[in-house]
Amino acid sequence: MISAYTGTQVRAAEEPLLAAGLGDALMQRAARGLANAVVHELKDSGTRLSGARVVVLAGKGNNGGDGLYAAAFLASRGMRTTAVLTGDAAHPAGLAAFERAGGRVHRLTEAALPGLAAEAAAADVVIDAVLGTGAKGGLRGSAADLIQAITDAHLHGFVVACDLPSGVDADTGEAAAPVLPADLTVTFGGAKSGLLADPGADYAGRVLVVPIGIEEHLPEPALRRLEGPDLARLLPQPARRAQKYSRGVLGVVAGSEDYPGAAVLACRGALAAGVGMVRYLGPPSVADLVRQSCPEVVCSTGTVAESRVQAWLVGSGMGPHDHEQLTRARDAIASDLPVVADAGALPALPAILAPHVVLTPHAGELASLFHRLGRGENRESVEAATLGAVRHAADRTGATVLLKGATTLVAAPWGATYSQADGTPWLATAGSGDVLAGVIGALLAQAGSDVGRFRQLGVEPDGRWAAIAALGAALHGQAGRAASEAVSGGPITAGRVADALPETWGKVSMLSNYGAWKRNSHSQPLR
Ligand SMILES: NC(=O)C1=CN([C@@H]2O[C@H](COP(=O)(O)OP(=O)(O)OC[C@H]3O[C@@H](n4cnc5c(N)ncnc54)[C@H](O)[C@@H]3O)[C@@H](O)[C@H]2O)[C@@H](O)CC1
Ligand SMILES: [K+]
Repeated sequence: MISAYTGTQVRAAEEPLLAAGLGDALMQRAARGLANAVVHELKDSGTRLSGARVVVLAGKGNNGGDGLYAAAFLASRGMRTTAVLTGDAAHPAGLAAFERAGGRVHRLTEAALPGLAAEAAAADVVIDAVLGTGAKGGLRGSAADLIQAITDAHLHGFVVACDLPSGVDADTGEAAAPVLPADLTVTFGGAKSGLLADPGADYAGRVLVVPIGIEEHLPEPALRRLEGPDLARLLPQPARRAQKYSRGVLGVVAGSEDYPGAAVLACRGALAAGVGMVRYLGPPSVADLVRQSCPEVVCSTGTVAESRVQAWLVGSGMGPHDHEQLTRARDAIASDLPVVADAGALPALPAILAPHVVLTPHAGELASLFHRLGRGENRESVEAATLGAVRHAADRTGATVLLKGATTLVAAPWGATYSQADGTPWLATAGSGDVLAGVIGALLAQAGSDVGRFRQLGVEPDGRWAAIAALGAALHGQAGRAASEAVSGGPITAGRVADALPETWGKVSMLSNYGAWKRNSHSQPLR
């Protein structure tokens, strides 16, 4: 699991070490980690280290100090290093070390700006060390002009952000333009939550965490990302004596005369994600299509109350005039069973929900939800502050909220937040969200009642819904990537994503000894 923290949390974890007089040691560790990362990148790109051109953009705070110390290490390895001091001052010890190592120093002035921007654009590496966790707002004045000029130029080399790209909010990932997009962000002590949420993640590039010795002082993370072994441990596995009902039955209320395909794709996603059985409720014409495409699905035109299931999926491919389907959706949400509420169900929600209701809006749908709650938002404002938006939506509705995007965020009301970025941009295709809803519905049906299992994994009962939704987002993303890789990185359809799910599941579960043990002891005959 990747744990991410706010800037405030990381600074608080540094406090005991600063009080013990270890501030300089922390900075040296951070700078060495940054310099090592630059050396790796240069080697990977086939650039000779000796004579490589490095430009560090150094602000006046400790972030600039990290950058100057790192550039001093690089200068001592024979690189041609230039520091551009963007503020009216610079970290004194860092600057002295840089000068001792033979680095050239320029102060940023209006007159020097075009030349310095050109030098940065021509460099093999640009290190962005203008602002770190101590920043208040974005870049201003000539520092902003310089970053804008470099961003607009055709860069010869690559950009490494020191701790975080300057102008990105360490806590929220909100970006105050201009921000220089980094190829790599080397971040210290722990990932910053703003690097794992859009738009910050857009600017961060790859993220490398350098330990600096504060880790034992870090609190509960502000944001988590599930990785392979976590996913494997969370994946439900059938018991030896399982039967289809005990495996979990998912009720699907989706599709309409206008969008019948959404019902098919939701069912295909669910069937491919290990559920014991899918019951479909909806109009006869849609049910016919579901039967033809997925003969495994049991279809009826009945009511929610008549259907025995362990979880519901409602809303995919439903419009505001599908009254019968909307009645079923409301009944499912009013039941005490876990529900994934997607697309057309979102406008029909009661104001107050519970954590076992998982909402799956994209940014536009979340903006509409906020509108109904009396909060003026639009798609752009949600996209500019995804982490704040998803948390606010969860706290305000009481539901678990999954905000779909290049980075998918999941927030439990007043609880944990997850960030998953497992997919590929090819997943932005019609029907992909229906498959995702099917996957999450299937996981809710299989794992929703297994409170003990989540406790063992350190997840509190009310938080398990968010963990399940994050697991679903990760599986869906990885299946999308696998489907694209199967066509040499080419485009995919939603159906292909569903088709890739079982193998993705199998590969993920192989990552866990727990999974292997379960298979050996329960699913295979003893020899
Ligand atoms: N505290 C520590 O011991 C450590 C800190 N580290 C580094 O220190 C950074 C935090 O350092 P600081 O607290 O000095 O903060 P920053 O380096 O982010 O910069 C704060 C300085 O910039 C000014 N400033 C704030 N917002 C500005 C804006 N929008 N435009 C222009 N100037 C602005 C402030 O007046 C202050 O002087 C971390 O990101 C990390 O890189 C690391 O060296 C590890 C150890
Ligand atoms: K920075």
